[in-house]
Amino acid sequence: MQVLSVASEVYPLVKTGGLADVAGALPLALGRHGVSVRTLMPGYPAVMQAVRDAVPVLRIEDLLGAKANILLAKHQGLDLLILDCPAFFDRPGGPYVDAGGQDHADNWRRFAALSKAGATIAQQGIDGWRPDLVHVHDWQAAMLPAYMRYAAEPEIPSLITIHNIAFQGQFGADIFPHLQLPPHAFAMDGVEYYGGVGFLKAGLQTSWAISTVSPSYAEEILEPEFGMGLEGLLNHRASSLTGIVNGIDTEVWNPETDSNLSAYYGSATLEAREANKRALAERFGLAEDDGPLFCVISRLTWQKGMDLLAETVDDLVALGGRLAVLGSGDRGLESAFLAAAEKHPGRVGIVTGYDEPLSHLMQGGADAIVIPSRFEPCGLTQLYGLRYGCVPVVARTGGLNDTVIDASPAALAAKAATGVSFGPATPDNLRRALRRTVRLYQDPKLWTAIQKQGMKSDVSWEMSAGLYAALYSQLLVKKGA
Ligand SMILES: Nc1ncnc2c1ncn2[C@@H]1O[C@H](COP(=O)(O)OP(=O)(O)O[C@H]2O[C@H](CO)[C@@H](O)[C@H](O)[C@H]2O)[C@@H](O)[C@H]1O
Repeated sequence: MQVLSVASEVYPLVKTGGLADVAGALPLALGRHGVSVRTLMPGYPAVMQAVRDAVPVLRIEDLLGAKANILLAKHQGLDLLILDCPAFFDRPGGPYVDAGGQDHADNWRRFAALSKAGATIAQQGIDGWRPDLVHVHDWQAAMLPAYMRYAAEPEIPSLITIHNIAFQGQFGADIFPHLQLPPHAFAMDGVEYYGGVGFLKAGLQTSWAISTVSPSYAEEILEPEFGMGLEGLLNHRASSLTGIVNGIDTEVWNPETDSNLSAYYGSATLEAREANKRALAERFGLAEDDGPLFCVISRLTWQKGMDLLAETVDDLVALGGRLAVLGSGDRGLESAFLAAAEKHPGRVGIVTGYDEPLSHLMQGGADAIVIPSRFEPCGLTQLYGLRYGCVPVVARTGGLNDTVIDASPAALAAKAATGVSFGPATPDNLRRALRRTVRLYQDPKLWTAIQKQGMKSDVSWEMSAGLYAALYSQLLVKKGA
């Protein structure tokens, strides 16, 4: 089976969050299930740098007003199709924001272009290669199924995966005439949404199937509290909606071989984590002691419940804990953690910004990772935590609920516990969870058992890639029917 995957970020080429991890790792895992994937992504400067030997295979004269080439490249096991379109992608800043951190004003055009190029490849093939099915990720690729629906050629089966419904790609009606879609596409069963153009809405409306990144989140988004306005449409399409939990790349994330660590270790050599813990404490300016070291690796946002953590820092310190925060995002939250670090010298440290190697060291050295999310489609940092013996302390929501087994008396007795969970996400519940975690930590035998049980969890892509392959097969059957 041949699949075209389309995403706006793909690890290791460009990453701002978990979408990149998934878009980079899933194709490799699918390969082991007999699915061959080519991934279409934008040719940002970092991507063009990394794939210098890429070969042009298709020229597009007018892609929403710009000239573009599709390049074929291989990178670290990934088969890539790069949308080389300098007018849209050759510019400073990140994939979505300019150097000053503001959204690019033409993001609608940039990602409609990605979707339109994808639809062309899906329906016409490229360089003798024809996909059987197309799998698009998040709002940036969500217009692809709509472009297929309104094109002259027959459409091929499509799956859209929601990684985060909070980002919907909602724009004014004034962009519609520039999208190169027929007028009747501006309708309730097309791309129109609340009088404007909704990219994610269009994808949810026109794709053959919808998935999200955990079974719990697939249920949650049917409710107004989590559906963020799209719950009506999702309920309407509920029979086409499924949840498949994310895996992780267990080669990139392997404490036995991870070169970002000061010391390698496995579940039989957990004592070697001490060297990583010392390196981590030093990096964050934390005092040495034998209390638990908590970490956070996160976008600093409301979604991630970072305000709840900022509110409970004093309690965490009073419990004898230390806290290392790696993150960036909301300026107010950055300031709150900077203030906490000033108030608790040697107990709280923050590194602002994005630092992939440091995130590995933190998983390899901290005792626990705190994830107090208000909603979490899947979450990856708890999976990295499980793999690294960094015990996840998580809010009971979405994928966090599906991947962490709370250290309840029953789970401890059954030797099944892998972390601590609490809910709903409130400061009081987080406080209680931190207290419970410290108590568990103070019983070394129990703590080690939880770490080891977590390290035994299957967080690989193996099972979930199989579920995606099965879903693809179902869609191909539907096409034949
Ligand atoms: N400052 C920093 N420095 C270095 N690394 C950092 C970092 N901040 C975050 N990261 C890394 O970025 C990734 C974030 O993963 P999350 O699962 O939290 O995804 P995110 O919320 O971005 O995406 C959405 O998509 C993913 C994928 O489906 C879902 O798991 C998730 O629930 C959903 O919100 C992890 O690899 C983490 O280590």
